[in-house]
Amino acid sequence: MANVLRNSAKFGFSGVLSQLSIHSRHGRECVSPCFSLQQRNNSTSPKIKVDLDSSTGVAVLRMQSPPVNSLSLDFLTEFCINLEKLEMDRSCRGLIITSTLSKVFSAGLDIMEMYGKSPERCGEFWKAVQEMWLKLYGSNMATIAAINGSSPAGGCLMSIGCDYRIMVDNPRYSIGLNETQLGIVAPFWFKDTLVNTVGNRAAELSLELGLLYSAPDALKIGLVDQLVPEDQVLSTAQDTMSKWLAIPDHARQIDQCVYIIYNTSPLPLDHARQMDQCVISVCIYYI
Ligand SMILES: CC/C=C\CC/C=C/CC(=O)SCCNC(=O)CCNC(=O)[C@H](O)C(C)(C)COP(=O)(O)OP(=O)(O)OC[C@H]1O[C@@H](n2cnc3c(N)ncnc32)[C@H](O)[C@@H]1OP(=O)(O)O
Repeated sequence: MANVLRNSAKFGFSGVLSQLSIHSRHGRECVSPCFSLQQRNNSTSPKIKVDLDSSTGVAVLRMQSPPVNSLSLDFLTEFCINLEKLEMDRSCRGLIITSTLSKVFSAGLDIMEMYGKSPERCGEFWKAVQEMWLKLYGSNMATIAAINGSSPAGGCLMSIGCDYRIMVDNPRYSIGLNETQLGIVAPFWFKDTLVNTVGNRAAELSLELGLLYSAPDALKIGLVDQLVPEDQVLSTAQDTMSKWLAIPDHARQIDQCVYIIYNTSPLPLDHARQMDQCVISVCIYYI
């Protein structure tokens, strides 16, 4: 029975993802042992450092792109490559995302990517933003954001793409989808992810007013799950992860799969993705 469940989790989950055209089909089940071994190496790329502890199965991904971990095309590409490697590594079951910078988790999309670029480049950039969310939200790993600084806009999206959020208890750090304050509008799938996290009314207020919440206020509306002192954010994330990993992967994944089917935005559907890309590319081009 356990095997049946486990297999239905593997194939059911990836089957659903493939139906939804999520491009990050992970297929842990077909990774060769040799490839898996190679992936156990920790990796450092210029903007991202990954440490995988193969005894716990938990990887810590540190964003290290000063000054503010802005999500440029290069950053997003590195991020997705690292996520894909971990996803393919059978020994990795949990992922913690954090920042090496003081005061900032991520400033969101790199504003320089949205200014004076060709339509082709804008399209490429937006595709990378979509990929980041699809890979994170559709991940087979348990994912925790250890938010050790401010996390506006795209930084907030990255956080709510994770299964659980722990934020440093500092009222000077803020988080939220503040796009309207910048005179732009959060795409529909940002909105859907926020609604899934904080509920309809809070999301509506939050998006229309472009609210940035201090850490304590973010906890009040459920935008983050827990606040901790600065020096405990990573250890708390590790402790919390061990609770998540105490749940059999197949059960958690089936549950997530059901959640995705009933609550996810239509972005994973190819036509919705293309439409979104078109609209945003044109918007960026005319900024
Ligand atoms: C048309 C498009 C339609 C739809 C797209 C909708 C989607 C949008 C999602 C987004 O993510 S848009 C980006 C929104 N991001 C923000 O609003 C964040 C703005 N930044 C901040 O609030 C702050 O910088 C901070 C709280 C993250 C950090 O504050 P602090 O530590 O005081 O640093 P500074 O403000 O002094 O910034 C240092 C340095 O970094 C540059 N920078 C800041 N944010 C970005 C960014 N998003 N992209 C690129 N660069 C950024 C800033 O200009 C400073 O550069 P200097 O050269 O002046 O040092």
